[in-house]
Amino acid sequence: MSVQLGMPVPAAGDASAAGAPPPRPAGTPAGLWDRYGRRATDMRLSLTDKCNLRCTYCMPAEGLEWLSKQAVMTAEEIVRIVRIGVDALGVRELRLTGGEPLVRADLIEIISAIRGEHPELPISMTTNGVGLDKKAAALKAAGLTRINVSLDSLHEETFAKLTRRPFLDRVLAGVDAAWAAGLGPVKLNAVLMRGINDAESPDLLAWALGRGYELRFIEQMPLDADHGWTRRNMITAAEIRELLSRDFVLSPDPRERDGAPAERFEVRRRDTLSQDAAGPVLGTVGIIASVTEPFCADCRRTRITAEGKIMSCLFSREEFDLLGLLRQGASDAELAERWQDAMWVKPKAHGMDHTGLGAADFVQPDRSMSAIGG
Ligand SMILES: Nc1nc2c(ncn2[C@@H]2O[C@H](COP(=O)(O)OP(=O)(O)OP(=O)(O)O)[C@@H](O)[C@H]2O)c(=O)[nH]1
Ligand SMILES: C[S@@+](CC[C@H](N)C(=O)[O-])C[C@H]1O[C@@H](n2cnc3c(N)ncnc32)[C@H](O)[C@@H]1O
Ligand code: SF4
Ligand code: SF4
Repeated sequence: MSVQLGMPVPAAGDASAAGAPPPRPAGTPAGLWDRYGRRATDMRLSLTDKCNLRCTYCMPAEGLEWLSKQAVMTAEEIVRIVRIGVDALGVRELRLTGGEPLVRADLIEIISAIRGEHPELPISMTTNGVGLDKKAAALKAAGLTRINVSLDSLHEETFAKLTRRPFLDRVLAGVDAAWAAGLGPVKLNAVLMRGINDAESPDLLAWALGRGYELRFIEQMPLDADHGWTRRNMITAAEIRELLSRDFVLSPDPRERDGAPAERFEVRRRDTLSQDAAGPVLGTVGIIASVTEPFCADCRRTRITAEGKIMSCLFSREEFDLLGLLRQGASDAELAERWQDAMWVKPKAHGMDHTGLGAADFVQPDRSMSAIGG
C-alpha cells in the first residue's frame, strides 16, 4: 500500500455534520482500508435495534426507544448494501446481528436473498436464541452458514437476573435446534459478571464441551445503556483463566487466530490428584478480552447499524450515513466511495488513537451495544 499510515484525520467541517466523512487522500487503494493499514473484510450488519431480552450489560430494564420502521433498512436496502460490500469493496464474511435479529419478520427472506447473490459468502448470525428452536431449520435452508448464541448461565435464576427475562429453556432449546439443523460449529457467548455468573464458568464450560459447542467468555465492555460499567468490577481474561483452572488445563490452540476477537485454548480436564492435565483434548474455549488484551491492531470489522450508518469501530463516536445517501438515489459507486471514506478515518483502537477502555480519556459512546449491533 502506498498511502501514509497513521495520518491525521482532516477536519470534517460541514461534511461530517451532513453525515459524510472527509474524502480520503487520493491514491488510496480500493477497499475498506484505514489510516493504520488495516483492511475491513468482516462486515457486521445490524438488522434491528429491537430486542426481547434486557441484559443488564447491554440494555436498560425499560428498554430503549426503538427506531421507527421507516428509519430501519428494508430487506432490499440490506441486500444492496451487502452487494456493494462484497462485489466492490472486498467484504469476505457477513455477520447478522442486532438488537435481536430473530425478531425481524423478514429475516429468512433477507438471508435467502443474500445467499442467492453470494453462493460462497460465509453468513453467520449472533442471536440470543429466543425462538431459534422454531426457526433454525428455515435459517439453514435459507443459507445461513453458522450461528453464535449468547448464553450466560445454565441456572434459571441467574439467567433471569442477567437478562431480566425467564427464557432460559427457550434459549437452550434454540441452541440444540441450531446444532440439529446443521448450523454448527455452534459458538456460545457468555459475558461474565462479578458475583453473578462468574463462579459458574467451569460448569458452563463442562456443559458446552460435553455437547460439542464452542464456548467463549467475554470481558464486559463499557457499552451498557445504564453506564454501570467500571474497570475495577469487570472480570478480566486473567481472572477467567484462573476460574477455569479449577477444573481444566488450558493450552494455546495452535490454529491461526486470523483477526478473531477470541483467543482460543485447547481444554483438558485437570487431574485432581496431580494438578496436571489429564486425558485427551475435550474441545476448545475462547476468551474475548476486548478490555485487558485488546485485538484492535488486527481489526478487520466494518459495521452497519440498523438505520444504515457506517461505524468503523464499535466505540466510534462518529458515524456516517449510508442509508440516507442510498435513499437520495446515489449510485453504487457513490455509496462505495462514502463507505471507504468512512473507514479511512477508523480510530486506531477503542474509538481513540490508542487502546484504553476505562482510561481517563475514554468516553463511552452514546449508543449501547444493542443499538450499535454487537
Ligand atoms: N472490542 C470488540 N469486541 C468485539 C468486536 N466484535 C465482536 N466483539 C466481541 O466479541 C463478542 C462475540 O462476537 P460474535 O458476534 O459472537 O462473534 P465473533 O467472535 O466476532 O466471530 P466468530 O468467532 O467468527 O463467530 C461480542 O459479543 C463482542 O463482545 C469488535 O469489533 N470489537
Ligand atoms: C448486542 S448482542 C446482539 C445479538 C443478540 N441479541 C445476542 O445477544 O446475541 C451481541 C453480543 O454482544 C454481547 N454484549 C452485549 N453487551 C456487551 C457488553 N457490554 N460487553 C461485552 N459484550 C456485550 C452479547 O453478549 C452478545 O453476545
Ligand atoms: S445482549 Fe443481545 S439479547 Fe441481550 S439485551 Fe443486548 S441485544 Fe438483547
Ligand atoms: S474496539 Fe474498534 S478497533 Fe478495536 S477491535 Fe473493536 S471495532 Fe476494532
